[in-house]
Parts: sequence; C-alpha cells; structure tokens
Amino acid sequence: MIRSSDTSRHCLKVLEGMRRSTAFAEPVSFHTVMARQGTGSKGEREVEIQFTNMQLIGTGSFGAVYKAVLRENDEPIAIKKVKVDDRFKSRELTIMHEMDHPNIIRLLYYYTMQQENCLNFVMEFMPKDLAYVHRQFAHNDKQMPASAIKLYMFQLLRGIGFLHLHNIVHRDIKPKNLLVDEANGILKICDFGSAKRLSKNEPNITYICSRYYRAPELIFGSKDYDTSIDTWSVGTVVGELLHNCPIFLADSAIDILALQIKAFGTPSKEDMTKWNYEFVHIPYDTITGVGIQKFIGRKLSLSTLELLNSLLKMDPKLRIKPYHALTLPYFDDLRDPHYKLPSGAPAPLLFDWLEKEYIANHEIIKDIFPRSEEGDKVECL
Ligand SMILES: Nc1ncnc2c1ncn2[C@@H]1O[C@H](COP(=O)(O)OP(=O)(O)OP(=O)(O)O)[C@@H](O)[C@H]1O
Repeated sequence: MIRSSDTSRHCLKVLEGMRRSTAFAEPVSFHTVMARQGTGSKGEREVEIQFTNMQLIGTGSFGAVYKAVLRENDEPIAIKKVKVDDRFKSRELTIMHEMDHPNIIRLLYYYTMQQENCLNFVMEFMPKDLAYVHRQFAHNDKQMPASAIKLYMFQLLRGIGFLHLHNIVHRDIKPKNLLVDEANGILKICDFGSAKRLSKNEPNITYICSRYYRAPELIFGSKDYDTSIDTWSVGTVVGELLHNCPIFLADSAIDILALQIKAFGTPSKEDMTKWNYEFVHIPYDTITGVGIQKFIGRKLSLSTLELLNSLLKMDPKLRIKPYHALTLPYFDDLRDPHYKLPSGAPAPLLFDWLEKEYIANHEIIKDIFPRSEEGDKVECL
C-alpha cells in the first residue's frame, strides 16, 4: 500500500533532482543558418537548419573542417568551410550536388554567410579517414587486415567508377580523402576540391594530385590526361595499404618518376608519344622494371598482384577501368553470399547498385555480383 507521505516524499525527490539537473546543465547554444539542400536535390529551396557542439577536426589547404550535431535528428555532421571567389561557380559544390552514390560522401546542405566569404558544405559525418586508420596499424608495426583492404578497395573502385561514368575525375585520391566507418566496414570518397568534369579540347592543369599518388603522365606534364589518373592513384593506395608506407615515396616529382621507372621500366620515346606524355628527356639510363612485387619487397598473392598490375600501368589506355577491376578474382571473397565482417557484423551493402551502374555495366555485372546457391543466376541484392 502506498501512503500519501511516501508519495509526497518521492515527488519532492524528483523535483529536487530536476532542479539540480537544470542548475548544472550547460546551456545549449545552437547555430541557426539558412541553407540549401544538397545531394540529390536541385538546391532551389532554402531551409532553416540548426546545429550545435561545433569542434574543429581538421584543416586542409582549402579550408577547415568541423564536427557538429544537427538539431533536427541529433546526427553528427561535418562542416567544411572553403573560401570562395564569387566570380566562379564552385566545381566542388556542383559535383557533390550531383553525385548521389553510397561510396561518395553525401552533401546534406550548403550555405554561405554574409560576414565570412566562405562556402560551407554540411556533410554526413564519417568517424575516420583511411590515412588515420592505416597509421594506427603501421605505428603498432601491424598490417591492416587483408580482408579490410579488400572491402575498402571494392567500395573505392565502385565510387571512382561512378564518377568516371559521369566523366568526372577526382584528381586527389589518397588515403586522407577516403573516409571510413570501421565498425560497419564502409568507405566513402570525400574532397572534391580538385575534381573536374573533363571536356574535349579543354586543357587540364598538370600540377594536380598529391605527390605520392600522381600518375606518370602528370609528372611528364600531360594536359590531355583522362580519368585513368585516378585509377593509378587507386593502385598506389592499394600498394600503400599492403606495404605500410607510400610505394613511390620521394621528395620530388623527378625522384618519384625514378621510382616508377625502377618498378615498371623506362618508357621509350615512341611510347611516350603514343601515351600522350609530354616528352621530356629522362636523366637516367634505360632500364627494365623489376616488377611491382620485387619493388615493394613483399610476397603478394597472385590475385593481389593481378589487381596491382592492372591498376598501375604506365600506359594510361591499358589501365583497367574501375568497374572492370571489380570482376577480378581478388574480390571473390566479397561475392560469397555468406560474407560477413570479421567481427561477425553484416557486410555493408556492396551490391545495392543504382540503375545507371547496372545499365553501364550490364555486360560484366554477372562477374561482379554474387552467384546464387545454384551457381548460375546473379543474385541481385
Ligand atoms: N564528412 C566528413 N566526415 C568526417 N571527417 C571529414 C569529413 N570531410 C572531411 N573530413 C576530415 O577533414 C579532412 C580534410 O577534408 P578535405 O580533404 O575535404 O579538406 P581539404 O581542405 O581539401 O584538405 P586537403 O588540403 O588536406 O586535401 C579529411 O581528411 C577528413 O579527415
């Protein structure tokens, strides 16, 4: 039986608790801005958004990145502030707006504020970047698990493949621009600050892409390169994850070229003309490459070697196309219908393909997708 004195004592306790929690709670202050909607929308409508807990998480050459929490759903977000020149439309914005894909970071909103000459990209938040995750393994003299490399590289190639379907070249693929959620095994490409939609007869700048990840034709000064410069960069990222440091590690472009030549051999003058390299005199003797396995100095499985050799071709025209790379035996484990993350958690959605991806790849899709138990039908997930 509850007596009235018990009830009033209990009420007093609850009231006291409430008084204390209000007295000690930090006042929450929200930033309120008018923003336009991001990826997948036309961005024509302005909406009010509110966020709180803004903390600086990174600075890059083009701006600063903050983490915050969006009031509407309590979800974490990343806000990248980039200085803008009002005379030009931001390519980064146009591309992020258009590219609606599971392996490309999603732009939720964007806004500018009168008092600061900045464009603010409000994006979905990802816990880490691949450079950080990889550094953690390397610092402890450990190797990133082969299964994690495989899972991330599948998603990287799929995201790059989607950009290339739209004739967009990222031009800065490197571990720092690959965001990951380790618990769920998800990878998304970020930083479209150097990205561009290629158009015929329009020259492209050569001094682009971070040093260790630059394709040889960029070092040779080509202005007429194509999307395959990203494919080379993907090859250098795979190599770095396997080798625990950048594979073409040197301080200058010419020394990086020397390493590429050591691995793959000196291109002849005829090759350079055919491959669209700007011809420069190479200040080295003509040599035959040692091959990527010997160059890295690590025994690689045949399927890993095949992947690396298909991505890292000196001739840009011979580099494998990203979606084709997904058909290679290296990725077979991921096609097992029972595939799970090592933690036992379900694998991320790797085969939730968009109509545009299906249509563009209908001839190879059966080699990318898991086979059904009967072994003859493609299992569309
Ligand atoms: N959506 C996001 N979620 C979480 N972290 C992010 C997000 N976007 C960017 N970052 C972090 O901020 C860093 C810098 O972002 P970004 O590369 O877009 O800026 P940047 O100014 O172009 O940098 P840089 O000059 O180094 O290329 C990333 O490497 C990543 O660590």
